[in-house]
Amino acid sequence: MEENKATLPFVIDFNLLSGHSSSRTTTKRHLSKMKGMYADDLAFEQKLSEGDPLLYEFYELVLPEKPGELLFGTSIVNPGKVGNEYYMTKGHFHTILETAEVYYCLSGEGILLMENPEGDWDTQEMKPGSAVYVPPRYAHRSINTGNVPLVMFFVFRADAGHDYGTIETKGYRKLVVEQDGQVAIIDNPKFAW
Ligand SMILES: O=P(O)(O)OC[C@H]1O[C@H](O)[C@H](O)[C@@H](O)[C@@H]1O
Ligand SMILES: [Fe+2]
Repeated sequence: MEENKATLPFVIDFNLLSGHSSSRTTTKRHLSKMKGMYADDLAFEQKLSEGDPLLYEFYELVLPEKPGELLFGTSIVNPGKVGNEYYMTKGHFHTILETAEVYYCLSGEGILLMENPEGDWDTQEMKPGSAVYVPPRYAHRSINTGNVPLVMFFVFRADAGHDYGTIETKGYRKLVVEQDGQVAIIDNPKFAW
């Protein structure tokens, strides 16, 4: 897209249940793209040796990444676990740290895990109809705790950018796992303080 060309109005469809759009293709993240992100490395390698399942996919619209524009789309996290840890997105800080984001759950169930560099963290439950506000400074990760795909619509400032490095090297302070058949939030033994 040319720098100084005004963005024109447009419409795009997203299916309420599947999250898919008939006119675009998704970016896909398979298990092999998540090396080191799950706490249980053995379970990770075991699962990978059996195949390379699709953990999640999302629509990224091509829009000018500049102030005033918004980026939006859907993300679809499949159900499943690596060891006892639920399938999840990598998660990221925004490169412009002071940039918020809104997630609206269309279908499925899950948790939005958030934490800021100061060490404050939070989890919010996602179920159809939940709109979660991710405040500025908070890294965010979507986790599917159910048996069907977790589908969410998101929107954020187009110039925010994605900072994956911090999460890839330090991890999150908390993990969302299944414990005795229940969803539990526990300390991440791998977190690099
Ligand atoms: O970027 P990831 O953490 O892998 O998650 C995938 C995608 O999920 C979200 O819904 C975000 O809002 C997107 O900006 C993001 O790229
Ligand atoms: Fe984001």
